[in-house]
Amino acid sequence: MIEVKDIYKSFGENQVLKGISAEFKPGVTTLIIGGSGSGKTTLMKNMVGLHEPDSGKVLYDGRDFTSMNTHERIPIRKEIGMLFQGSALFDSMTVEKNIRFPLDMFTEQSKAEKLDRINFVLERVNLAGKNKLYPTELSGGMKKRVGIARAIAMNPKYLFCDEPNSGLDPKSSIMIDELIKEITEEYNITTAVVTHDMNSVMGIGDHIIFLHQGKKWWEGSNKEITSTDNQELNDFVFATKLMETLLKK
Ligand SMILES: Nc1ncnc2c1ncn2[C@@H]1O[C@H](COP(=O)(O)OP(=O)(O)OP(=O)(O)O)[C@@H](O)[C@H]1O
Repeated sequence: MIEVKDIYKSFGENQVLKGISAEFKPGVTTLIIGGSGSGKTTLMKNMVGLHEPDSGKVLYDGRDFTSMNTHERIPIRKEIGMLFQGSALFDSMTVEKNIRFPLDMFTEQSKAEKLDRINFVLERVNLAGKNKLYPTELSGGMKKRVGIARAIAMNPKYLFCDEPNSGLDPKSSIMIDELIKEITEEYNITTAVVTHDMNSVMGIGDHIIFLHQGKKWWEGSNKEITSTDNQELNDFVFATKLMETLLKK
């Protein structure tokens, strides 16, 4: 479990996170939603150490990550998989080399062991045999799947995904969502997903955290989200759906 405890974060005068507390449980995909600029990505960056909170703590299964120095954080970092916006694959490397990258960085595995792991994760994301292709030869959805394969290559306990559906058509989006949810449940991963996408919310939102004005404004499941009387959340859900409908026309 990841526990976020009373996190505050400002950039100059701009107070972005104003006392956020939340729990992220193993085997559950927790979605972080909210309007543009509400602090979703900032929260995630504070959780993984890409930003340091001004105050508050992040605990990984009871281990106080925030108080650790860079060296002390290494064991936890090895347990974290990340899927960034736009997949962030290295274009000059084949699919296989992209996935091997964290294994080279963080493990002492033999070449054969690494190849076994690469083939295993490629198969898991339905890309068996695509080892020698370059990212430029893949569709957007395939790139995301390679990104997921790389994120799970290290067998992570914690998985962070920032807008995993950005730039994908609806069908590919659903595939990526389902893959993230399946992997989370299969390997009991503690997964946090930042998303704008109401389809994702309805599809995989077992647990949803809604940020508004720097605070955790609402928390619940996708079943509860449709019947909430929280005005700001209703505005967000309605605006997103309306936008989608308008964009499709
Ligand atoms: N490194 C930074 N330096 C200064 N300001 C920042 C930095 N990162 C984020 N901000 C500010 O913090 C606020 C929240 O940004 P953040 O990216 O967390 O929002 P978000 O909810 O993820 O938005 P979006 O949905 O548009 O991606 C914004 O006002 C942004 O300008």
